[in-house]
Amino acid sequence: MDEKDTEWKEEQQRVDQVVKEIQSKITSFNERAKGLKEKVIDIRKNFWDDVTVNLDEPDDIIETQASLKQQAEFLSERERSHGQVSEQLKTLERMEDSPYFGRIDFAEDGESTAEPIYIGISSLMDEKDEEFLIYDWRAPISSLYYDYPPGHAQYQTIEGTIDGEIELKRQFIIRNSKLKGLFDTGLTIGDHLLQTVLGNNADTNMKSIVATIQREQNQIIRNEKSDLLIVQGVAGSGKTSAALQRIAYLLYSYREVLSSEDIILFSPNPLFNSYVATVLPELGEENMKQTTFFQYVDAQLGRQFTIESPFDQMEYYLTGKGEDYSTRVDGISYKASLTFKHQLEEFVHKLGDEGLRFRNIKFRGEEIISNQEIKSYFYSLENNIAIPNRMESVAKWLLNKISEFERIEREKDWVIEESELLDKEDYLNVHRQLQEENKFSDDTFDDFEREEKLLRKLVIEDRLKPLKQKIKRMFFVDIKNTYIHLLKQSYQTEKKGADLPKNWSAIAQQTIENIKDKYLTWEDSTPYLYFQKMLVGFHENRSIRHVFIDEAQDYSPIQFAYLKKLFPSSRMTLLGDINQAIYAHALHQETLLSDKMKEKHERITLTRSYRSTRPIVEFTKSFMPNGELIEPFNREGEKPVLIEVENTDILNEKLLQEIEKFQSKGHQTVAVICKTVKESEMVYRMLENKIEVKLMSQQSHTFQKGLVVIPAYLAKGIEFDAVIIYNASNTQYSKELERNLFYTAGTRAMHELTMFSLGEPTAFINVVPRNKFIHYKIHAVHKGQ
Ligand SMILES: Nc1ncnc2c1ncn2[C@@H]1O[C@H](COP(=O)(O)OP(=O)(O)OP(=O)(O)O)[C@@H](O)[C@H]1O
Repeated sequence: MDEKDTEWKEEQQRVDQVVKEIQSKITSFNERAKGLKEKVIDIRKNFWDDVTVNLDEPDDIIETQASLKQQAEFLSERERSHGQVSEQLKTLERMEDSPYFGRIDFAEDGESTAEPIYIGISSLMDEKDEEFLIYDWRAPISSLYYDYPPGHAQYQTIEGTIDGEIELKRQFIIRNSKLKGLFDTGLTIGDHLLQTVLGNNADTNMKSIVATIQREQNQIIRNEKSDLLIVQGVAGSGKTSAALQRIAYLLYSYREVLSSEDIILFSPNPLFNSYVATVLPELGEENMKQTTFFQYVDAQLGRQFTIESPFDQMEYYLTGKGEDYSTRVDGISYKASLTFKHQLEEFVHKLGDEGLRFRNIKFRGEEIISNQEIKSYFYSLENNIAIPNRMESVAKWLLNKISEFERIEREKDWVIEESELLDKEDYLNVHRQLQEENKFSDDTFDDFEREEKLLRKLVIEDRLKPLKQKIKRMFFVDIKNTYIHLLKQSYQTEKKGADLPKNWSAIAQQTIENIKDKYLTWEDSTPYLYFQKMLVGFHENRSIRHVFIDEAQDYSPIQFAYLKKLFPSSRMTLLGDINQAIYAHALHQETLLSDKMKEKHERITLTRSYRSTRPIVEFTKSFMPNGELIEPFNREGEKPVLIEVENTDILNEKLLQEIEKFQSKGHQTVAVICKTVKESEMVYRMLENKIEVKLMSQQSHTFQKGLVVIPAYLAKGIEFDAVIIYNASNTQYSKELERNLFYTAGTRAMHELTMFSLGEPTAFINVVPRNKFIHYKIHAVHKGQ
């Protein structure tokens, strides 16, 4: 038996021993879970038996409440414990399958022997709870595994830096409790394991990368000091993966003070939400909050306006035509800018003295407080008080006026008429109330009067409730007309040579028309929201401690400024890729990832691409500016293929053959990526009767294995075994942003990339060296070709 065999045998023996320990823990946890479950059922069943209920005297009521509260707390404490034990059980079951993935033998300075440290998804103690059989990958000592090759190394603990020597660094593949692979690694970690992991089929859910985190990714994951961390990473460099592992790391390191509820991830689309949903649960953590910026904006403004989605804006940008088109495109760019934000701020400043519009307050169709009255009150307040604070005072003043109004209105006839429409429940309440009071009265006439009084009070309170709520939500400020006023006024400013685009009056008029139609374009939504919040207050969210923004290149400066206002005390991690900026506002604006970002930040750059094979990366990087900085991970595969065809019939015929070829090769996720929804729908209709296929739209929330047709901008962040770009012709991809769109589409491919071109291929491909792809021209297709 050679040395390798002995090592293998010894490691398998250790795996067996650890798995045995895990199994015994699973048994005892199962018993605990069972015990807790029985206890929970028992408490629920006999909830009232253990509560002392006595409502005779006020003291008894208080005692009853206390007893109830105690019992409820007891129950929820048991439920919580049961939940925790069930979670731990799930982790243990995962560990039974694959207990760990790494080992380092580390000799601390001053120690003569090295201690083997085994690293897995969670820590495991031995039977006596004395020794670590496995260290959690997030434990301070585990950072050695990711950061250093064998040799001198150090890691940080709360007590300080620990120095020492890594004598061995080993990686394992363990499945079904059996050792399947064992590699001792030198300078670079993970090549063997990475090859294996990356060579697998793409999944419809993202996987965790804990076993093969690379050093530069680890810097993102374990970053402790930055309030604003910016990650510029090329396509497939593991930005999203690093973000999710970072969340898992934070939840582990700050588990006493941080929960998944305190973290929010802004993701590019709903499909992406489901794509990443399993990563944290797989690591034994709960998912963070997740939303898209559009969902957020729509929740804020959706009741007053129809909000255009960013995808519809993109579709417009890619397909729109005519005179209005260039006006709008200029508007998109300007409205994304900080210049526009300053313009809005300046205007709001002026509104402190004059110009605000208010709404009449109406009740049952009649005006009860006029907008002029509100305006006069607002401007009678000290103008050095911030506008939102003055609005608060106006709201209080209005509520007082409503109370006065309520007292008078109560006596009117309609009130008693409406009381007849009250629910039975309301009547019962009135009677109960009367009975309570009746203890002190035996005058029945008086009772009748008092009943009427109570009924009147009830009716008027009920009818005024929505109005009062609206006042509290400051609906009395006419934001819409104030905004329109701003836009109108700005034409005059234009004459004074303000910092506005040349065709501003056309842009502003287009905007006014939309707003009057209760429609907000995507580029107008955030500025409008920002403007609204400057008037009524931002209601900052201080409970969120960490904000993650994925695909950050797609956020405009004004959108980011808004998010900063919203989460003023949160730490932020922005991840994105300048080369994948595909929104029209990115044309003339700095993206969030720009070097010129003024705010204090730390920047980490990822240049290595892991998703695609080397030939695919070599191809896609060739047509990007600064593409030479993109390094492929060394995984071999077929060269990308460009198939130039003369007409749609040939294209469609050949497309089907290509799909079938990929499927017969065992590729489980194959995507036909189109430029727009329009094109996707057309391709889908052509395919649907011939092969099983799904169309992905902005409404899609999950995707399954198989064949999908998808517009490029919805495929962001996602990957497929094989990608077919439906029409990579020069008519489709020629503008600057279309380069990024084309790059985004191509970089979704893990193993194979085919591009069709109807006529002349995009000029972007012209610059790619001929040896980096295979080029066919097809004039006719014969079945079976
Ligand atoms: N260290 C790693 N070990 C194993 N797989 C990795 C590693 N880093 C990245 N990957 C894999 O590479 C692929 C791309 O990762 P990810 O989606 O996180 O990249 P990204 O930078 O967000 O990409 P994009 O910007 O193109 O959407 C995924 O399949 C991911 O699992």
